[in-house]
Amino acid sequence: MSRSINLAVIPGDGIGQEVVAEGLKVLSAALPQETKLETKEYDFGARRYHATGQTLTDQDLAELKAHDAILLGAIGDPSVPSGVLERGFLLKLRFAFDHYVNLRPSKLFPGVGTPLAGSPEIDFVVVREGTEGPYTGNGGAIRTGTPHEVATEVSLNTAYGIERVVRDAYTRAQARPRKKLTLVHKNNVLVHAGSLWTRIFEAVGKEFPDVSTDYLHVDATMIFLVTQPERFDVIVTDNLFGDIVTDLAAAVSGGIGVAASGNINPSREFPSMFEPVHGSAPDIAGLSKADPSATVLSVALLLRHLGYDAEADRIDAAVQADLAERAGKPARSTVEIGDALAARVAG
Ligand SMILES: NC(=O)c1ccc[n+]([C@@H]2O[C@H](COP(=O)([O-])OP(=O)(O)OC[C@H]3O[C@@H](n4cnc5c(N)ncnc54)[C@H](O)[C@@H]3O)[C@@H](O)[C@H]2O)c1
Ligand SMILES: CC(C)[C@H](C(=O)O)[C@@H](O)C(=O)O
Ligand SMILES: [Mg+2]
Repeated sequence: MSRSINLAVIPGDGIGQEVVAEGLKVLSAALPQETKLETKEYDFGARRYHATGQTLTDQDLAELKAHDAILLGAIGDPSVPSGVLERGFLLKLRFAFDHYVNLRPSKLFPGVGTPLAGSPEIDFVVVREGTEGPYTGNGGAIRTGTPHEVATEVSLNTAYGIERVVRDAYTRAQARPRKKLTLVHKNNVLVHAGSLWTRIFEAVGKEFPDVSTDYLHVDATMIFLVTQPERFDVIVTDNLFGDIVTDLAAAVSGGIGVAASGNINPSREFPSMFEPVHGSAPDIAGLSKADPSATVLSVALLLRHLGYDAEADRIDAAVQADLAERAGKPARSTVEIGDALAARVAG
């Protein structure tokens, strides 16, 4: 474990600014005194784009690379055309730093509300592929603006890219008590990519005989996430399916305000980036209504990644206790929740 953390902080747009401030507060409260935390804040997002036209330059990437990890709030703003920051900043960064494991845990803590009937046991992890699929920008449009316009967005799936994320998912499943891995795809229709994913999933599975496996089409996965979420332990899936699955997973397990994620580069050649699953939420930005818990739980993932397991455990426990206390109480502001979490973590 390192005795210092050199952290790049990217609050970004909308509620990103609000939730990252609380995430940093809790991080400082959790770290042992002897650990030196150095942070450098970057102004990526809409303001910088409007001021300079830049989203993420080679120089930015070189600077970010020198950090141990990155904490991101969210990017995206109604004043910027859709896709400019999402592709030009967020996906560019995930691809440049080879964040091929997009890790998104879902856990329904005791006492936390869910739209589902009863009190289902929800405790699973989605391993979303982070560098391929329909996200690579492999497409184009012709006859734009005419009635005969044609647009493509071709999904890229490489054996190399699938095998490494599938192996990561098996390894995570093997380390969990239930040791179960579900492949989610749509191999009845997307037969080319689906066949490649399925064959690699089966071949790599031979190295993990103690992990039980199953397969679900992504549409049926939507059913089971609502009717039988307890059937899931680890899910591995492609980039787009993983994006969709994890918003629903968040909605059934405490809400989007508590869903954390890590964009991991397992080889550690590049810094990994931790961020809430949610976006910049323009509808509540500036109102101090955003729940910072997703960012705080992302800080716990960050600490675990850097080897600070005890500190990460303390943060997880603080969020769990805070959520359990919420029922029937008036809603608190972003800062109030952050303060309460920092106080709990500090002990
Ligand atoms: N990682 C990211 O930076 C990221 C992720 C998703 C979306 N985005 C971008 O964010 C912008 C808005 O996207 P969107 O509206 O589809 O998704 P969103 O996640 O920002 O918001 C969806 C809904 O969830 C609510 N919500 C989100 N986070 C919350 C929180 N912490 N506490 C309470 N409520 C919360 C919002 O108020 C909104 O009603 C878009 O520009 C999109 O591209 C960025
Ligand atoms: C903003 C967008 C590029 C991003 C994604 O699709 O990965 C977001 O929805 C997420 O889930 O992190
Ligand atoms: Mg998403």
